[in-house]
Amino acid sequence: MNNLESYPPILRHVSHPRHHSPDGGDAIHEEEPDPLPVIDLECLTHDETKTKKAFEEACKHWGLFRLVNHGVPSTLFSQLQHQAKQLFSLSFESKQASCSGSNPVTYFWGTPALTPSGTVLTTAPQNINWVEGFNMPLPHLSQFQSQLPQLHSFRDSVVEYGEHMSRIGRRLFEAMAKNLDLNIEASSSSSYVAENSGIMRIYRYPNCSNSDVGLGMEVHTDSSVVSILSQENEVSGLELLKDHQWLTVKPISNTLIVNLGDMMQAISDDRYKSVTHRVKLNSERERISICYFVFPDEDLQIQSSKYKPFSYKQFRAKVQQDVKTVGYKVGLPRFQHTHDSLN
Ligand SMILES: O=C(O)CCC(=O)C(=O)O
Ligand SMILES: [Fe+2]
Repeated sequence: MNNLESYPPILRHVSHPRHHSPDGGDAIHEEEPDPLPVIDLECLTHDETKTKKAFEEACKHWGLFRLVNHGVPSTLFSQLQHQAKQLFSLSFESKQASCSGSNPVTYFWGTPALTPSGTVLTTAPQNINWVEGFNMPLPHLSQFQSQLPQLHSFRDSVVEYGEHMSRIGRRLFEAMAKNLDLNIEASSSSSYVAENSGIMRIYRYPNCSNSDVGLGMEVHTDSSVVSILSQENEVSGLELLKDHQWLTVKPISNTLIVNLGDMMQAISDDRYKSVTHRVKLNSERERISICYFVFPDEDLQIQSSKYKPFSYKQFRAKVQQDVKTVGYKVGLPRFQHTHDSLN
């Protein structure tokens, strides 16, 4: 099958048959210096002073860092990327059919804005995101059966990968809570990084040489506590906003990208930053990324001096309402004390 036919019809305007350029398209050259903070998870776990400091700086001033020494086997990354590629290369119709009905795994395209059950929230056509993806809520994943063998084997790898992700999410949150002196008891720390609400998303972005068509994913902040991303080697696309400038998050094999989300910004009383980011289309190569989102228990009250108390459930409902009515996510400003008029 032609690769173009594997894309949802609406995305076919920009997608082109994959062709390799010798330098990997918009890939960043190895010799270019990488400004992103790098955090070693083992050193962080052992409370090493230098790493603790670097971690605090990264959370405060970047809201995003590269994570190394994270314990995820490199074979698992390549297996996931390979299986994701195979899954996406199936026909649009079979992907759509495999995830219909009451299935916990949903297939979406054109927008990453979904309801909790995975239904696409309608957005104005000008807001199209040039992306297709699968939404996989981890707690229900092991019971998920699919007629598509590609989806089935991918599911098994995602379950294994998900265990690493929740371990990493927990460790990162513990380190942040410690740095922030949050005084969260061990028993309630699990409600800030609730395993039963972890979501995995895999995305495919078509390649497009015309930068006027728009973005793979619009400018946004994540609603999560933290998000942990693995991106395909050599194919760049993700950018973060730092000091009013867009910086490319260079893909480096076997490293993870962690970004802080809105929940963490609120929990930290705005001391930490939910980073603004976007995804640009690569001019030469389609791009696959795998993202794990850590959320709090949906009813946990987030208390802070900067915002009215709210639960993640209330936050999510507000975001969904805004996407439907205003056309975009307003996010944390909705809950600021000073923004009563917005509510
Ligand atoms: O695909 C990526 O690199 C980033 C995806 C993202 O920002 C998101 O899912 O919130
Ligand atoms: Fe994001």
